Amino acid sequence: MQIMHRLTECTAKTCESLSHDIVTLIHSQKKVITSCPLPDDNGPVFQITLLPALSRHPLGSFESHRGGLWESVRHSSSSPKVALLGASGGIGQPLGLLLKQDKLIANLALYDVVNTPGVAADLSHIDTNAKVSAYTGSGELHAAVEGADVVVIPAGVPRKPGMTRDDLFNTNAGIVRDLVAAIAKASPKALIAIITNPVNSTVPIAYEVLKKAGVYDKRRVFGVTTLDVVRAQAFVAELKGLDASKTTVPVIGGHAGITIIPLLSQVKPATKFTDDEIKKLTPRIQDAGTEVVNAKAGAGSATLSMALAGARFTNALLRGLKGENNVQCSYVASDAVKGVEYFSTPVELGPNGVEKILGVGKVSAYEQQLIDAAVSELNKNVQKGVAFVK
Ligand SMILES: NC(=O)c1ccc[n+]([C@@H]2O[C@H](COP(=O)([O-])OP(=O)(O)OC[C@H]3O[C@@H](n4cnc5c(N)ncnc54)[C@H](O)[C@@H]3O)[C@@H](O)[C@H]2O)c1
Ligand SMILES: O=C(O)C[C@H](O)C(=O)O
Repeated sequence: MQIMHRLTECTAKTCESLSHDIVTLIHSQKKVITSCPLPDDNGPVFQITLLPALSRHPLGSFESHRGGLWESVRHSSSSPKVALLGASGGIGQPLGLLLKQDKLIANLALYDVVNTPGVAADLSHIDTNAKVSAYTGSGELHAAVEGADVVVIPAGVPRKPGMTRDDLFNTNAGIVRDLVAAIAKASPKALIAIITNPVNSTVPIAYEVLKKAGVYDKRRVFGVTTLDVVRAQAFVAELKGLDASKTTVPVIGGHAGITIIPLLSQVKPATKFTDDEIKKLTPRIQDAGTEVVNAKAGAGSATLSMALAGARFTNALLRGLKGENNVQCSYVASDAVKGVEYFSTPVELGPNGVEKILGVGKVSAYEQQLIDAAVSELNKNVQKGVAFVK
């Protein structure tokens, strides 16, 4: 049986990835199907060849329900699935709460090694449309991430006072490696947003795991640095008496100490800072995580502001998948700065994840010094992550 379906609302690029999603999903249901995009003058057309095994399946009736086909077999943009790994934790719980309220999410899969059923039962009583499901322990990890459009990872231990983020490496590197290995098998096309510290190293770890599994796509892995942006915007708005919700501050580099580089020269609305203000505000933004760790005095690190930042970034990824391209700062594989392979800059998000790396833009001499100082530190963090997987 052959079916031709025209998707006039999609770009050819989107449709290429849709076709892959269809193949993956049908295979996961143990049915046999092949699909290939067939370019055509009036828009992309897919030819889907159903082998006999599938013609007995309820989907076999889709010749007369072609619109329904896309609804029933594809997650992206029609019924997006987000998997949250580390869902019972300090970040995981409030992040789950915010994701449950995101209208773009149809399925919210909560995974952790403990306590997921309780968190899921609680969230499932909220009268929003996202369907919540719970998965506990490594035996249920595959099912949790299978078919996910976006996987968000806050699994792992947080800092205590006196620790650096790099001190978390020994515990968290293995957690991220194992979670990403499962994603590589169950949902290789998912966008992966990594919150787990040390982000400067866990992102390269994720890339290396995907490479090893043969499903590497540098557009699909993100270090979540949104909290640095959120903080910078809060602090600048407070200092200058601006409306925080309308203030934008790019923060580039990485997510630890001197690698966090707020670009105060690029604040919008355009804002002037004295040298003294810049020299106080920059380290305040760089050390804001430590400020929270110290204030929590052993009870962990930022969770509530991070949940907000994580939800904002997840929503941006989902909008991108729908074709609503938008710009966010994120730590990704990047050639934006010479001499280092991973760097956070504003990136354009779209149907494939990173559509375009927008680079650092015009920076001040002071900011250039910060960039130069960050490169060698970042390289150490990246090498440590790469060596861990190799
Ligand atoms: N990127 C950022 O801006 C940012 C901000 C804040 C915190 N963080 C980091 O996020 C991580 C989580 O912080 P938290 O405060 O939520 O910690 P937490 O200890 O409160 O929660 C972590 C959760 O991860 C779970 N977990 C542990 N191993 C797991 C595994 N193998 N699979 C699935 N889940 C697992 C734990 O059971 C726990 O529920 C830390 O590494 C922290 O440093 C990053
Ligand atoms: O500071 C931490 O350890 C957590 C996080 O990276 C943060 O910036 O708040």
